[in-house]
Amino acid sequence: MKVLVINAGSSSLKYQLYDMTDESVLAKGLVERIGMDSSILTHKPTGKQEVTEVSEILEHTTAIRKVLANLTDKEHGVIDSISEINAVGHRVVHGGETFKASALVDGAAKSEIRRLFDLAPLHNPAAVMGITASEVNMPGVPQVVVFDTAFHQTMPEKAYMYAIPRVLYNKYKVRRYGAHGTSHDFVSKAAAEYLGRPLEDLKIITCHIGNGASVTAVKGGVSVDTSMGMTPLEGLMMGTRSGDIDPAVVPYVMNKEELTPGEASSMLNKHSGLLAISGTSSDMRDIIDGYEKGEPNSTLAFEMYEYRLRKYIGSYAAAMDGVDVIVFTAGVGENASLLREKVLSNLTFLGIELDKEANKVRSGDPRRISASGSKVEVLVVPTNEELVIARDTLRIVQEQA
Ligand SMILES: Nc1ncnc2c1ncn2[C@@H]1O[C@H](COP(=O)(O)OP(=O)(O)O)[C@@H](O)[C@H]1O
Ligand SMILES: CC(=O)OP(=O)(O)O
Ligand SMILES: [Mg+2]
Repeated sequence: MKVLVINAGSSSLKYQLYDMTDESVLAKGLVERIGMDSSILTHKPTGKQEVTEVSEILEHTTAIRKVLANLTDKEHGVIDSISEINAVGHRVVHGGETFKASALVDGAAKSEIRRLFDLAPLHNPAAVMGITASEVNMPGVPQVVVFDTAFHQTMPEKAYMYAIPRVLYNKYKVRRYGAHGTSHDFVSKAAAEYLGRPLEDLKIITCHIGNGASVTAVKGGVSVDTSMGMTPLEGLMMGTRSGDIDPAVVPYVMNKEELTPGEASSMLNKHSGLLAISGTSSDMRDIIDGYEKGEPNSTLAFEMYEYRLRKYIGSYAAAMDGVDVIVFTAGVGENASLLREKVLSNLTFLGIELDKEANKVRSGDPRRISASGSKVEVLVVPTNEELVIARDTLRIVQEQA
């Protein structure tokens, strides 16, 4: 059984082809800068030479076509024909209240995901493009959708309701949903396993810090609160997203600058965060570079990012009346040792002691970065959203058979 996993992000598309007989990855890759001047496709076939292709890829349909061409290529391909792909699993950010678990794609599922476009304008449209392109290129192959929001459906009402007129929830389902659930679920389980302790007994704070970023309070294995809200805009400061902001700022600026709702949304989602404060980049590598050189705008961006993340960790320790484990994951969380060091060295009131040397180690495996006397275990756990999606896809397709 071969499963192709597609993670269609706002301007990128990641893919992995799994052989599920042993969960081995046959090939993986990434299409970056979709819709920008020159897109980059990086294809990594296991055991073969990596290839990079620069071309103009304006939307996700073309991206998938190029991915399939690479997977079946005579030289750097890993399968002879597309027909070897038995199922496709898609990451979908927003499942609303409808999807509490992964689901098989059919007409009804697709139109429900479309109905949820407003709730995840940067992400759900890309997912539907991925699904449609897969249907066109791989007709008859079953497809499964795995939702970022599903894991957070356990949040209690007091965590997911906004203090605004209830009619808005009743009419439009305006509430908090969270995101990155597949990752928070995976790394919290992996952390318990690494520590050899029962998940049911643990209070874990998982920090998924990538381009999009969110923090989750996981108590006894379930999400009890998370920093993203109705859309992936709430919470932490991110690469290009503002995170938490006084809602009064929005109508004020819309009025002053004569912005449409779409323009206001674009300002907060695409032109804010690290990019806005640094004035140069949304990429944490560039921000750290600037910070280390003492460049003032990057320094402010880094300090705001760190401060806001630290405040969320503190508030989730309060939400759970304690914390046993803190987990860092995703692009920034797994790699930015300086950010981890700054966050953790300012959380000593929680009894956290950092092992500075362990924090500098680079590895693809879960690892402990807290010192032996630390009251809270701090781990770096590489996330693997794709593996979770492949497993769910296999299970759901087999249940149908
Ligand atoms: N070595 C590194 N140091 C600091 N940040 C890094 C490093 N490598 C990657 N990143 C950050 O990780 C981010 C991407 O994370 P990722 O989890 O892949 O995001 P997404 O899934 O949202 O595209 C990049 O924007 C970059 O800022
Ligand atoms: C939901 C979200 O923010 O996703 P990503 O981090 O992939 O942008
Ligand atoms: Mg991601």
